Amino acid sequence: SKKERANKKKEQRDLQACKSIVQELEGHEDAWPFLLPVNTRQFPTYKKIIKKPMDLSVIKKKLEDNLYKSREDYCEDLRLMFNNCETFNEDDSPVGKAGHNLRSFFETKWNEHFPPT
Ligand SMILES: Cn1cc(C(=O)NCCN)ccc1=O
Repeated sequence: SKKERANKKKEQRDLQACKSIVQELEGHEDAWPFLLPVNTRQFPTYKKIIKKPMDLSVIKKKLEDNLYKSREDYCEDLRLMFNNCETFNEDDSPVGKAGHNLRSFFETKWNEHFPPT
């Protein structure tokens, strides 16, 4: 139907916006702690403390494999990644500071692409 075609277009626009946001995050100077999964041999307690690890490479792969049902589903994974960072790192540590900075950058981009009504 016309409504179904319109909705499919919206989904395509949303997916494209989510892909470009991830690209912008990856290029940010404070993205270095989030580009790949946390190394659990370097940080042996990580697996016990963080029940659901998440990073930009996983988010990018899920986008490419069409595993997000909606933009909200995608946003949830980004917020999980930043919340994991706050759980495991002191605010004034290098990783903790990078997490706060990148979260702020993400939320700004999110609102640019999807202005709250
Ligand atoms: C997200 N996160 C990243 C690191 C890290 O050191 N990543 C840099 C790899 N070169 C440590 C703890 C943590 O929560």
